[in-house]
Amino acid sequence: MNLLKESLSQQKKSIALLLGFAFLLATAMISQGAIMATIIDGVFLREIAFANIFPFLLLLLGVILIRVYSIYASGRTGIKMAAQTKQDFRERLLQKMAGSSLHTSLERQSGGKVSILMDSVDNVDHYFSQYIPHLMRTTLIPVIILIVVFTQHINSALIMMFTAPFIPLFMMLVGLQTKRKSEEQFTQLEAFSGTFLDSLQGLVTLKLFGRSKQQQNRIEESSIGFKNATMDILKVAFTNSFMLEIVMMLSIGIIALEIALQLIIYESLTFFTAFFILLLVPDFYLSLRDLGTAFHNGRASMGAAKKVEEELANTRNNIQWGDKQIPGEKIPPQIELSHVSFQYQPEDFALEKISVKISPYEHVAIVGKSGSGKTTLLNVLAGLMKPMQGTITIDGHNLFEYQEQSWYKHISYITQHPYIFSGSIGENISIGLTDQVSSDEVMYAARQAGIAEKIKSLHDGYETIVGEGGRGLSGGEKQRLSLARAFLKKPSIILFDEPTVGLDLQTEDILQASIRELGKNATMITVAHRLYTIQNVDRILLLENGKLMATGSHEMLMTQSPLYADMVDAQLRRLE
Ligand SMILES: Nc1ncnc2c1ncn2[C@@H]1O[C@H](COP(=O)(O)OP(=O)(O)OP(=O)(O)O)[C@@H](O)[C@H]1O
Repeated sequence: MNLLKESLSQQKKSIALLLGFAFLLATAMISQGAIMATIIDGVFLREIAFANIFPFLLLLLGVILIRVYSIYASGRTGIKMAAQTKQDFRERLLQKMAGSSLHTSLERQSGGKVSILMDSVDNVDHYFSQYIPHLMRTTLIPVIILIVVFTQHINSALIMMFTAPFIPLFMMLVGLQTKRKSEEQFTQLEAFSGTFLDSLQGLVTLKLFGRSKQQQNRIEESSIGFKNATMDILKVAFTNSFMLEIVMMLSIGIIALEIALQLIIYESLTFFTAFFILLLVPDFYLSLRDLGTAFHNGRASMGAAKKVEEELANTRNNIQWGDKQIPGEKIPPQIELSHVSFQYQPEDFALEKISVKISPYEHVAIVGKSGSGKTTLLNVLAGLMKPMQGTITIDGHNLFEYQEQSWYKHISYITQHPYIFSGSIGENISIGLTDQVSSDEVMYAARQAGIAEKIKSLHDGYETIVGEGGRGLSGGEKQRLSLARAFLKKPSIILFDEPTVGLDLQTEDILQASIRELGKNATMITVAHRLYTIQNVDRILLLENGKLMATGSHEMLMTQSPLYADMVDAQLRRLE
């Protein structure tokens, strides 16, 4: 079932309400026509006194109010349905994105994904706020009006029956094009947003390489593509409205002519009947024409919904977590990797059959040349990417049998480029903690991470706004902020991806001292680039081309692994 139909089937109560309001509207329309015809007939032909007409005027006012209310209530119900659906789509998209494996979530441009989450979902609105309420009205109002006209004058009803199908016919012919064109439009918008955000993020690099002009041209081409797609849709929309308007005017004209002939020449109609029919006919065609316009918008929404559907359907590499809890929140569990293999793409780099046991409180370093798979292994260990083969067990159970939250409560992962959210420094340190933390605890964590002095020197201290749109932080400061998060969280497992970029010796000393402190009560797994920082770890895992070449202590590897000894020698020579 497609997404829109699925949402409709979940909102049966609202559909019933829409049908109810449509019925009320039809009744109000017919009553309004009958009362107006009675008043005009009474005043001009029968010359009834105003006092006798007055109750009809009051009745007319009441019916008009009911008519207005049913249109308002039907619109409101549609808007509520749209809001509910958009919320549901966004929740599902976010859940899907959060459940994706890290490498899958890095695929495609961020701008394109934002465009699906924002623009495509927003464009689903018209389907529920306009198309469905109009569809409900059109299923009732023209039918009821036609029945009433049949009871008054068969010829007029037959003309209405004959001309009415032209409106849905045009609607369908044009609507089929609209859906395809709207899908095209959203693809163009996705590409445009992607290129735009990509260029914005890489503005400095583009400037440094003198590529600003070329990128400007790319954005221009992309924006022209989007503009053309939008213009195509507008052309279809205008043609649609024009054709519907012509069919409607012609039909009303034919009926008016036929009624005039019957009334004046053949005198086979009373004034009341003729006027009553003339009042009902525009409502009949207007409701069909409105459905035509709403149908056009509805088809555009279907194009947008298809984009959302495609995004949701792409569940490749999604990670399914279980519902087990890891017992003992602050006690490190036993970690075991058994024949773990992972590959980003077929025929590409592969982590191959890694088997290793990591005991509680053990300090392990992963080393290897650049591109040997250290960060990949750490990401797989963190549960951010699911192994293609083999298992990771935590205290004897498969990692993915546990609840996601239960696992992430245990770990802190200090990546090479920690993400600093837009917000205050204090908020950034306490991020991810469900319990309230005091400012003293935040400050203590900052002191332990060696960043307290720096924060104090800032104008607004812990209230300083950092991250996107805020004050910038250096690479070392970001890592220390990330360490402060870990000190506050007190995890039982610490994953640390040492920075590859050279930090000054003082910053590096602060980081190392903090990491050592943090690791006193936890299992620690470090991706190490500076081999002199890991000589005291319990075990070193040496990776080469995604394979585990050797494991052991520093001394052991120095004697048993020529590859490791060469790497250490090369670094020592460089230091000297
Ligand atoms: N998202 C990705 N998609 C495809 N391939 C990737 C992706 N991320 C990394 N790789 C590839 O996987 C291989 C291992 O990368 P990884 O980052 O694990 O190496 P590393 O040992 O940590 O390197 P470094 O020491 O330079 O940080 C590399 O060849 C890299 O190009």
